[in-house]
Amino acid sequence: MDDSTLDQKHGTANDGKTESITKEHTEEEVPALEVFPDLVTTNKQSKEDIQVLRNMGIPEWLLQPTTVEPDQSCSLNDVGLSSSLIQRCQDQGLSSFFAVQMQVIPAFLRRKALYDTRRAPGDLCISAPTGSGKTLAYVLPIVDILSKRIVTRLRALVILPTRDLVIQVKETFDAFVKGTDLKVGIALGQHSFIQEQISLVGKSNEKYNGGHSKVDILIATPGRLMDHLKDTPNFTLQHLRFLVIDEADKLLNQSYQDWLNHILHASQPPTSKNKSTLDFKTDKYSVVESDGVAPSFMSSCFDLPTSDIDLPKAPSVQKLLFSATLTKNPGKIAGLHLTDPEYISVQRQGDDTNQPQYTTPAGLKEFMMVCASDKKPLTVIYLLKQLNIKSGLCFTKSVESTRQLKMLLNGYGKQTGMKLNVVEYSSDLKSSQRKALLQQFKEGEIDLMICSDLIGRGIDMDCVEVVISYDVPLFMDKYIHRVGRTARAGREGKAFTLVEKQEARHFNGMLRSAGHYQQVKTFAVDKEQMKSYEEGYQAALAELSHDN
Ligand SMILES: Nc1ncnc2c1ncn2[C@@H]1O[C@H](COP(=O)(O)OP(=O)(O)OP(=O)(O)O)[C@@H](O)[C@H]1O
Repeated sequence: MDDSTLDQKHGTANDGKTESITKEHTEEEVPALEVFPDLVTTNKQSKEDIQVLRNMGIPEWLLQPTTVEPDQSCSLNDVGLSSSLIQRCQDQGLSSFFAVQMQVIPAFLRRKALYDTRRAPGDLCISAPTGSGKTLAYVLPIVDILSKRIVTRLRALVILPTRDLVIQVKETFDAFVKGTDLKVGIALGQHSFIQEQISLVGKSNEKYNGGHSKVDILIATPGRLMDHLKDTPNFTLQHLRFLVIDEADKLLNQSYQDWLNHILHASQPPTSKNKSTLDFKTDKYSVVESDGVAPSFMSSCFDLPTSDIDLPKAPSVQKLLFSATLTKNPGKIAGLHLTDPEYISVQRQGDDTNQPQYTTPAGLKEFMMVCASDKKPLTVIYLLKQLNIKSGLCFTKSVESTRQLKMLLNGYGKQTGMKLNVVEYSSDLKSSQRKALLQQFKEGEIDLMICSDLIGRGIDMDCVEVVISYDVPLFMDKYIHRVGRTARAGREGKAFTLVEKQEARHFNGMLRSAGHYQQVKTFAVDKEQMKSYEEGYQAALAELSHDN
């Protein structure tokens, strides 16, 4: 992509908003926002802001994060991982750890919780920019700690909001468990329920108090996990040591079947004693065999002489929350029942009062383009041609909007002889089709993938050079996650938001309230160039209306 075109012709990289926009929206005109920017913040705030947040009931530990600068890094040897895992990291091409990993991995290992069930491990909430490496910040310590286990039990559970993310995180775990005995499973409804049950607990009809597990680490969507908790015999969370909630703010907004309470409940010993009628199993010499009941569940399963056995008192599950836009909603945080939590935030430091609330990747350049509704497809054509986009993601608000744009762009390609591979990525596609599309996109075969917010979060593709928000995102967290599909892992990238005139006020107000207004430059269009694409566009439009 030709950067010089962007910077010279449009002169937008460093010179602030263009006149037409700033003039339109003075401070007085900024409308009230529909978002709660105070509750979804990642950066340092003024003393007054902090007092307001405190008054709103936000806990002190959330107001006082351990902060780390995004551009910090450290050597692979500096975080306390075992030498075999460091070797694995090197084999995977890592040469250093990013800021979030540098801070989180030692904190995680310090709270090593595999065998110490008498001390509350302490929970961690982590906020770090998109593409900053949050996944490895939990994958590596979990693999390191669990690789010392002897018996397979379900000890780590990772919850993610979409199937695509479950598959992506599974691939990351698979790459790092190589060389260990650890087994990684998924529950996402990709296969039949019975197949999934067999893969998680096997086929045994016998009921064990301690349950049974064929996997050490399970990555799941909340819905499918609930199904297993309800209907899979021997599926238990009693051995759980790590509960990771990735994309935490998104998940905590989903109350599907009250999934969070069910998980928390299933991982804690019941308070009312529900003694088992099962006897202990004995071997052929009549020696008692344990069926693997977790220590903290012992007294709720069996009548034990408690004076002889020192049972653990502290909760043993360590909760780990990750997001680029971590919620500070006191109600949501309270619902997690966190123990001795620590908040780690990767954020840029600076003058308190003028600090943006969101830290975006350093290599990301953000632009907005004001255009009329009927000129939006033409504007996308303009960007494709002017910037020679070879690997772009374009977010729309609806399936209809996606279809229409795809047909128009393909029609334009046909009319003008421009080679253009535009595809649609939506939840209507089968999972195998979506996987194939993502693969093609990663291999550089697709110029523009038009999609819904299904892949607006978490999806990691290093090839994305440009993100276009065809329809304006209404909420700041959605904006941050969309633009964060590019400029990942220290790369460069550009994000364009197409804004209709009547939407500009809301969009600017949203950016301003989030302290992000200065980062988004106005991208002025070269009108002559735009005109030159008009003929082909009109022909594509005519053909489309003729076909319909
Ligand atoms: N230490 C490292 N060295 C090089 N690349 C890394 C390192 N850590 C992570 N990466 C790469 O950075 C990319 C982004 O990582 P990841 O997907 O974990 O980001 P994230 O912080 O979870 O982003 P999002 O908030 O968008 O989900 C991945 O391709 C990952 O392989």
